[in-house]
Amino acid sequence: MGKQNVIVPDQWVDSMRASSPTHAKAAAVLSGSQEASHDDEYHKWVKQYPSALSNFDDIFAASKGIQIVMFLDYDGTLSPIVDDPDRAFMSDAMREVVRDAARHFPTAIVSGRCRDKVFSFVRLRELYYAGSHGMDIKGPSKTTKHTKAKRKGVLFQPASVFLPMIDEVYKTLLRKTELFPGSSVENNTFSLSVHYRCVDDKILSSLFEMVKSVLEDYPELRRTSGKKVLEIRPSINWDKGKALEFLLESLGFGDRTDVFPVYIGDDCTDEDAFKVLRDRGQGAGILVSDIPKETHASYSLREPAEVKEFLSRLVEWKRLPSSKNKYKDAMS
Ligand SMILES: O=P(O)(O)OC[C@H]1O[C@H](O[C@H]2O[C@H](CO)[C@@H](O)[C@H](O)[C@H]2O)[C@H](O)[C@@H](O)[C@@H]1O
Repeated sequence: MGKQNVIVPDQWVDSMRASSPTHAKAAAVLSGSQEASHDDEYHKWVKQYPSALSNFDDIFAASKGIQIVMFLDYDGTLSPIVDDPDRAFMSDAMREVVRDAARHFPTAIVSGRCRDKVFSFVRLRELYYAGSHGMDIKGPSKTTKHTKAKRKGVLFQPASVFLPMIDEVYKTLLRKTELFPGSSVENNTFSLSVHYRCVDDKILSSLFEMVKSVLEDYPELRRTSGKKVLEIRPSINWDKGKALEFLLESLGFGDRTDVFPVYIGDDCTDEDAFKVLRDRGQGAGILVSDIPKETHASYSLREPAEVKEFLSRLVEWKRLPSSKNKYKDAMS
């Protein structure tokens, strides 16, 4: 705790614009040749981060004899990105396939959202939930073959001491964002999101400048960025990667080599989890993106519809009788 924020507004604007898929796409459709060059770039990129669907067998060939554990981000992964954060619903078909996956593998949702909010979208009691970028972790409220009674309830809240501060900053930002049409502040309990998807480009710099000046009074908080959102959170050494490690530990797989964690996410904050998997040399990180991006993930999927297809293929593959599945015998 206590690292000073060093934030330069111009850099904010650049990084915010870079993290905006709509800007990237809009630029790419300006002309036919630009569109073609966007496709070329994507094809080059996807060779480096191959499709998790086209490489499905290869991914799971590497998981011989070990337990798969699923980690799923929410926005942009299970639900498409929409203008109104309160209406980022997942489809019933997606819910069904996540439910099926959780029957076979321990499954966790790891989100920047407040835990209750993401639960209200997903509505599956058999899952683990790590809300507020992993700072609020709770076990399943429904027992499955993967859960043990003692793992129910809240498991970990490393940022509780920051609650009054986060609430104070929320109230300040709520008041100050009124001057910026299209902006909104979302209270994610242990973190805040300042949304600017619907803010006119002309006033973006002043919005970022306003947030920066509010944060100057709170050196204990830091800013990260997502898709057209500024995220404000405690400067503690905790993120989605740490949450992934914590959950593996809780499930009894902390030091084990016979586990294959699969993490699927679309945003900058998911990179911490991809990096953990790379550093452990375990499992597969899958980035959801239809534009080239630097990432610690190993594979890619273009959009939530492909995530659904991937999950449903995983469930089907798990259900296949061993005789029809060349890798199945070796799997848990
Ligand atoms: O970790 P995640 O589950 O991906 O949450 C990250 C942020 O997601 C939400 O914002 C994003 O999705 C919205 C709905 O599609 C969209 O309007 C917004 O522009 C995106 O940034 C959520 O509202 C944030 O609080 C999360 O931090």
